[in-house]
Amino acid sequence: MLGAIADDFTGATDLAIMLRRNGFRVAVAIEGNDPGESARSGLDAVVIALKTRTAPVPDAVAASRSALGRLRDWGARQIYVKYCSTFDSTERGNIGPVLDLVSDELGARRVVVAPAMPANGRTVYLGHLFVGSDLLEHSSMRHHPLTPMTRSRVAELLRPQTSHAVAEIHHETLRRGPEAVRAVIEAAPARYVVVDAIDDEDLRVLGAAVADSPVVSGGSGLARGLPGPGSDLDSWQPGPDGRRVVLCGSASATTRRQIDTAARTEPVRRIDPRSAVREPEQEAEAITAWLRTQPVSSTPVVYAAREPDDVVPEVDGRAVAPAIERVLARTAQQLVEAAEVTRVLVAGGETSGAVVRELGIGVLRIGPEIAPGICWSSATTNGGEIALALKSGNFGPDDLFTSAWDRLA
Ligand SMILES: Nc1ncnc2c1ncn2[C@@H]1O[C@H](COP(=O)(O)OP(=O)(O)O)[C@@H](O)[C@H]1O
Ligand SMILES: O=C(O)[C@@H](O)C(=O)COP(=O)(O)O
Repeated sequence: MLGAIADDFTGATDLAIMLRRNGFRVAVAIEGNDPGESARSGLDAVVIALKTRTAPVPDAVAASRSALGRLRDWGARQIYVKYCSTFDSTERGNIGPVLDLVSDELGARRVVVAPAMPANGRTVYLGHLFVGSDLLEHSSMRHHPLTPMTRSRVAELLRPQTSHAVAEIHHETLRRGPEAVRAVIEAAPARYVVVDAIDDEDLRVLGAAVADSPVVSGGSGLARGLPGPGSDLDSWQPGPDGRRVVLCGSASATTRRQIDTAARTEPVRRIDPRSAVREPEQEAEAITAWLRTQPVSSTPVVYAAREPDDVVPEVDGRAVAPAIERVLARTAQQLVEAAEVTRVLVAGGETSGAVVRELGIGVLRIGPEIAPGICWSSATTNGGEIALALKSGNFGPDDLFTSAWDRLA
């Protein structure tokens, strides 16, 4: 079995759908939950979803240590450390500290570092991470509220986070095939080896080169190159038909375009940051009441930022971000527990963590791909079965909020 530790929930489903595409039967276990022995016996991979990307370093390391222990108990023979394709982290971590932990525990002398996800425009060339045609430091990630990325060379981003050496393997080596890449990784004078990848062919070469490594790390793109067992995939059920809702805590440019596009045909409502901080429960009640008045056939969209200026860091000296997460999580819980909504699309990694926790979900069963890195999953909640899609802030086409549902038909 392949075992993976993902540092956020959208990242976990991003990796899971990539693995499923490659013929892995895969489920996502939320934090400390266990899919159960009989379910696990039918799986080729388990991804444990953690909410550690922006956690204090000791908390992220402790949660990852415990996840690693579970994966090993469940028989994982290879561990995949999944982080963001834009290497979201700070000078302190948490990518380096988690890699140090996992490689120390498994005695891994070399670990490949491969954030590239070409399907969504994240490529690595000569050690530099690009988002589309821009270096990472010139992309919108430069202004990320929690993990602003102001450098683009992956080795320079990782070095301050670890005491181990970091080397690079450039594109010319990849073009020489898996054997050459494996040999150069083995000979590298460093524990961590950042590898270029500009397209899926590079990822196939890299995947073949590291197929037997005890620890690999990257975005979900690396999984594109890992040969799956080609198992017969389980038939997936989306759960009972019902009303839909889109909950957006993401303030990213892509999500804001998706809100604009949906607003042309669907009802939309903004969360008031002041009410969210002062009276989160009341704000959730007000939004739930509004949602109940919308046409049953519509796809209401609740959002927190449609313009960059909508982002308000603090109200009354208190942080707005967790308050918005709370409002969206409570809104989801009220609608799902009353079985009024059975299809939920959440935009944003942190937001997805808050919503999934509030719904009491233990395991996500992976369903069809909606777009690169985004899929439907099904889950048992306190209110019954739902279909759930967790969307990374920067993923998906502009019409995602109206088109995603077609894959459930
Ligand atoms: N108007 C706003 N003011 C302040 N914080 C906001 C606002 N809108 C959203 N946020 C917060 O921004 C964060 C977005 O993070 P996340 O959900 O991971 O989205 P993404 O995947 O785009 O990074 C969340 O914590 C959310 O609560
Ligand atoms: O690798 C990726 O880009 C995604 O899987 C991911 O982790 C995105 O994070 P958020 O944008 O914070 O959802």
